[in-house]
Amino acid sequence: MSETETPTDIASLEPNPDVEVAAFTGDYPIIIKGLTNRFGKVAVHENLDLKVRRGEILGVVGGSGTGKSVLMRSIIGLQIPDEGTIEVLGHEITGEHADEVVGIRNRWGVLFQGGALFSTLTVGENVQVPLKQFYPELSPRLLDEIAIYKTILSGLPPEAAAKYPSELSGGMKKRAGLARALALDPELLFLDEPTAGLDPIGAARFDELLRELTDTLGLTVFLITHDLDTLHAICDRVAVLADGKVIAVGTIAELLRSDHPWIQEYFNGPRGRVAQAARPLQSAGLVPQGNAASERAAPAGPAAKPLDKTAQGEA
Ligand SMILES: Nc1ncnc2c1ncn2[C@@H]1O[C@H](COP(=O)(O)OP(=O)(O)OP(=O)(O)O)[C@@H](O)[C@H]1O
Repeated sequence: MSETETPTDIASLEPNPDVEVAAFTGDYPIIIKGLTNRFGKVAVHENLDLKVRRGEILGVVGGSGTGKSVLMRSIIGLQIPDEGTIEVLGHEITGEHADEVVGIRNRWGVLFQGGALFSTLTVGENVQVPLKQFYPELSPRLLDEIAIYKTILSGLPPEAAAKYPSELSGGMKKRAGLARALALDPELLFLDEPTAGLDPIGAARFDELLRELTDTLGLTVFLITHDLDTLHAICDRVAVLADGKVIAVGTIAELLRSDHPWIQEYFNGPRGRVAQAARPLQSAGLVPQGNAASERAAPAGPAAKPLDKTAQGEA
């Protein structure tokens, strides 16, 4: 398939002939084709396609149990799919080439739901775990310096590196988990509900940090979230999981043009409307800016490009 997109239109959406749509010409560090995952007789994913653009924050949404976490686990090699292919950073990591994942594991970082910090290690020691695993030759002094640097990068004070997870607030734990995910200077960052359980101010600050890190470090981010504010504030595009597939992917403006009932209920329901209404605050600089990359690539609003549906072109 050509790396230049030829989006597949949702049948119900009429493209605006007056708008010239700029095709995405970058590359895709994650390409999933025909993914099927079954647990017993139950198929969580069935013939799922998805392509993630380099440099974007892709929000991944869907009802509970639609397989968002299983999808993430499949991409990072923790879940062996029943069918389909997953290419990460140009490496096929599924099927007979499963060994490939070993060679690229140091090119991504993961923040699991809940942070998953080792409770018996300090924040700094947690950050050092992947460093020691992949670079055993690093001296203790250098390990300490890198751990403190990553701690600061994640918005924590340097002294937090000496603290144990039990001494941290929920928001600080998330940042500590982020520091560990960034330990190896990854190209890809996977986050599973990073703002869950944070108060709105803490969540907005985490969003802001994530957007800033993505732009300054050139990350590509796969972000599972239920947080509508996060989607509006920082996601370039959003992929919607339902019925075992990615049923749509696009900017929120593009998704809003879909007549799919779940998409309408999610983005146009009472909470969705509140999150949309907060957008003028972003323009005023009162809360983090988001969707910058996507707005550059494809203007939002009714004039936006047609929505990709099933990843025939790109999902
Ligand atoms: N190891 C497993 N064994 C059996 N079933 C599993 C396993 N892992 C996940 N599942 C099932 O797969 C489905 C999808 O789970 P997953 O955790 O990916 O959902 P999710 O979309 O992330 O949900 P939530 O938004 O509630 O976190 C669920 O029905 C879950 O019970």
